Amino acid sequence: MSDKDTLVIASRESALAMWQAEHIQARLQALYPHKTIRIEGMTTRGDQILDKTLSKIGGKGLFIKELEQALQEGRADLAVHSIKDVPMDLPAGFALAAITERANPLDAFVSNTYASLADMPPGAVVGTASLRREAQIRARFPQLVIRPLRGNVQTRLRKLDEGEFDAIILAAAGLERLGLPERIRMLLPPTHSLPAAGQGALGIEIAAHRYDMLALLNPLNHPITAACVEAERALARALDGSCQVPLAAYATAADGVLTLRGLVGSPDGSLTLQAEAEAPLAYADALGRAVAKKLADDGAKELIAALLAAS
Ligand SMILES: NCc1[nH]cc(CCC(=O)O)c1CC(=O)O
Repeated sequence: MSDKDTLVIASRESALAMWQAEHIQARLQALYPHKTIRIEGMTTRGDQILDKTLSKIGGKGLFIKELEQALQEGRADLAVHSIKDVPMDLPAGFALAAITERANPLDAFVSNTYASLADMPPGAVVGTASLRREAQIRARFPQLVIRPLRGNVQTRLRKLDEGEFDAIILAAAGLERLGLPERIRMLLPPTHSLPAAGQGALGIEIAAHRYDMLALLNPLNHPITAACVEAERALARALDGSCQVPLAAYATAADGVLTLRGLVGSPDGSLTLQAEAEAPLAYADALGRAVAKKLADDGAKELIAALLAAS
């Protein structure tokens, strides 16, 4: 049980999750110097099942359930997540209290041999377990071979270094947080690999009844990032964005206006649907639903239904 003078942060135990939890711990400590702030590391079901691709293990919820249990039982006050890994609909009784300022949102090309995807010869092997990345690479570079790659960031880099793959795709934010920016050979522009909803931002989850936490965590919320992520997640939610579907959503903000781009593809790269729209920051949720509607009207609903039926 935590008391008023102590805050407990629930986190997964991977190096990236721990970096993220420590980052939030440091920011909270600076805001509240008199509190004791502690991290409680825990292993999740998702961390244990390493032999299946993400789309086959039932999705994002598996990575946060144990953390939510700790919130519910009062063993922790807040949980820090890569918001990308958080399901679009939280289970009843939980809430997002803050979305932090986004770091690098882009995907990164990582290889010990090649400088870019365009550099790779036919038959060269790219590792990724993300259907979103796979679909976009296949659409542009059908001559490359995509093989599944799972595990935490260090494990994936080790598999690359051991020669299992000629290149892998990782989120730039993860590599930068782990102090490995030199592993990035090329940042993939959004036109080549549109990021996942929320990529590069952290979400702080609480038990919904903890109003005290809302006020305390509010200074960590970055309103512009929060609006971008809200639009991206509204798009993904409207299209039933589970890990079974190659789905990307990326919003940027300038002068109070959000621009949201969405993409749905077939995993084999044969079909890619894209849509884009703009709206004022205050209409993030409606913007997400509007871009989802455009994609749905262009055939995304049928594509997704077919993928879910086949999986
Ligand atoms: N799916 C795993 C995951 N969740 C968050 C990140 C990176 C950090 C982020 O996107 O915020 C990663 C690694 C990756 O996709 O390469």
